[in-house]
Amino acid sequence: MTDRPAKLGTRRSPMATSQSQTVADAVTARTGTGVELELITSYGDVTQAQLTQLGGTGVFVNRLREELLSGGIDFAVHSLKDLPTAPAEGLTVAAVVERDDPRDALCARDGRAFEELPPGSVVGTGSPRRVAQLAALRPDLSFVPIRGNAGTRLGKIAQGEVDAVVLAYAGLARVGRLDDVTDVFGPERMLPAPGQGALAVECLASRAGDDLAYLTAVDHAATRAEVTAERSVLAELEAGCAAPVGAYADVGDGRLRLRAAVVAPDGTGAVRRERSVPVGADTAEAASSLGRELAREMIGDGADRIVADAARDSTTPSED
Ligand SMILES: NCc1[nH]cc(CCC(=O)O)c1CC(=O)O
Repeated sequence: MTDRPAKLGTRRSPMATSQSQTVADAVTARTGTGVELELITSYGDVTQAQLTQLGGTGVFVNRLREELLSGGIDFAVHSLKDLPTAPAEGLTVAAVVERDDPRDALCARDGRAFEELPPGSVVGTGSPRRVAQLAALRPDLSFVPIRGNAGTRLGKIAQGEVDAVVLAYAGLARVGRLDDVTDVFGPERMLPAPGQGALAVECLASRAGDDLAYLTAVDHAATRAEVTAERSVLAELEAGCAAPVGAYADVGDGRLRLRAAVVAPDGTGAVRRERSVPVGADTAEAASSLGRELAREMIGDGADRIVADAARDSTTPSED
């Protein structure tokens, strides 16, 4: 057992450093282990190129993973929704931290709620999932892709570039911008991205059962089951993190309930499903099976064609 503080790798953005510090404090409070943040600059953080040219949100994750594999850091904190569903060789998610509010939030000019946006309002988001579901609710709205951290995106409202932006409630909370929220979308209006609001603590698989076993102290079983079910939908659909796929699972009354939707980018077509299973000893397996079986049902109703069409037609930069 070393006495040096553990090195927690984090991207430099205000949201990433805030959420990483929260995890660092929880690890210290629960295990007594000192933790220091190591700021890692990812290619996605420094370039203005659109994400599609960069290869999607993997650019935010990959630099941290390189540091884990090289031994530069002991563990990393990622927004779980940015993690590819495919496992990373040599790495493991040692903990899924208790989930923050997973909903999407609207930040609009003049304090307006979504239904109060004037006809033809311009909404800033680069997420096909958000565009598809909001276009289904309000076909009159225009959507424009925007990049940058929450502060940059919110600034585009005051600059008159957009009338509103859509961001994750959890991200806004972590950077202290909840006062900008003018509406919040419950699952009946918009399903969040799989894993949205949850944080993943990743480390070398070889160390997770050894000197980093203490990371399990910040693992939250219910959140892990929820995001496992949600991400299994994405995996079975063979859809990337930026596909027009929403999924939300919640544990309650002894059951794991999963809702999922695949919505055409223009909001004109959708496949939606819901199913729940009892939560028992084999929760991880039950959660994964739940997601995969629901996705297979959706594929039978054409969900894979919507995903494939969206991937083929995606000309705008896409990140969720
Ligand atoms: N790809 C950007 C990203 N990755 C995770 C979050 C939100 C915070 C979270 O889900 O943990 C965001 C910003 C957003 O969607 O508004």
